[in-house]
Amino acid sequence: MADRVAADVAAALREADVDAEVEQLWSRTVVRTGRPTAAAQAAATLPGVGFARPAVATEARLDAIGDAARSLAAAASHGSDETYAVDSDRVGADGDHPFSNRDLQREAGRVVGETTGAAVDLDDPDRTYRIEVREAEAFVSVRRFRGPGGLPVGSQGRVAVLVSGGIDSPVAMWRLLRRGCATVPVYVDLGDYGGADHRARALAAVATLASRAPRADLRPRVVDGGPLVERVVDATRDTRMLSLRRAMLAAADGAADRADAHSLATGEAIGQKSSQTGANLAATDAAASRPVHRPLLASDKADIVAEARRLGTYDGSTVPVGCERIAPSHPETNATPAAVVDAEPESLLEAAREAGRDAEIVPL
Ligand SMILES: Nc1ncnc2c1ncn2[C@@H]1O[C@H](COP(=O)(O)OP(=O)(O)OP(=O)(O)O)[C@@H](O)[C@H]1O
Repeated sequence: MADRVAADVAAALREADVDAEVEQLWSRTVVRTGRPTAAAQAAATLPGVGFARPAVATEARLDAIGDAARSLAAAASHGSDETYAVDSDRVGADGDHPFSNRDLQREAGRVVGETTGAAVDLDDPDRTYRIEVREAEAFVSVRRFRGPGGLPVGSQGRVAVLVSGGIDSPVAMWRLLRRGCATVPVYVDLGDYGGADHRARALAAVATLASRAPRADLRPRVVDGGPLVERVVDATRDTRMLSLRRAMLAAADGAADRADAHSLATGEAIGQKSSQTGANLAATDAAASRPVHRPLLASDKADIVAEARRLGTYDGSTVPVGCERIAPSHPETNATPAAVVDAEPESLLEAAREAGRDAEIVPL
């Protein structure tokens, strides 16, 4: 895991044009660079990174650490009523350091107080100076960029994710990336029922997320779904949306065969739409040979929208796409798999799987 994080950080820094050397030091990924803030900001976008701190590196001596704390405090431009605390951690063999954690905190605390005139507050400080001593070297920092946490991308295999031009599925894709899944985005082009804007939005959302997984192949797979939709619309009525969803899952299954993905995923949430009742979700799953994950299953729409905004995949405009024109006036909400299959055109799923295997791989 640590090696994957270090390699992802190195790749993200290359993409951000930040010159840097990346190494693994104890449990930390250490980046040596002349642009520590830019490096920390880039690293803090990546799954597997809990936080990133721009730090001053110095020798593990009390006076040198005090000097580093002084230069940081002088540059930190504290307000006069701001409070601070010092927190520290030491790793080394017995006798490596002729000072204790308490000595570190006392010395750095004194220096910061002298430099800024700010008061100490150990319970709820406005700023926390952090000192980490690792054998012969020490790192002193005061800023901390929060990362997404989770696991490095690729550590949990590949999942084919059905991504539309809507709000939900990019968030579902992100949640899987954050838990270490290299996602294979699958967009189903609905032909005459689809729209160029819808497709462009899906591809743009994937591109936004791809910057957070610089070593994974996140190129979208675009499935030619027009002929499938037409067959479904001709043959079905109440169960139409369910057959359409089954065809999409089968197409994702085909794309997953090609991309060697172990599972599928969608952006569905229970009860959000008529096609997403508990019974309907159960009825559609049978179309896939792989497990279907729904990372948003128990999320409220408002929370999903807030997450999409944070990720930069939210687009407030609604793109008129096929689903509204495809949907029947009385959609089924309590489907049984048998009733759906009965109404479905023959060999729909086989055709969808084939279309998924033949999906066009679009560059980002
Ligand atoms: N054209 C498409 N291509 C790929 N996947 C799709 C497409 N349309 C829908 N999906 C998948 O089916 C799920 C349900 O779609 P639907 O449009 O019913 O719901 P939604 O909650 O509005 O989702 P979204 O906001 O992701 O479009 C989506 O989250 C997505 O995973």
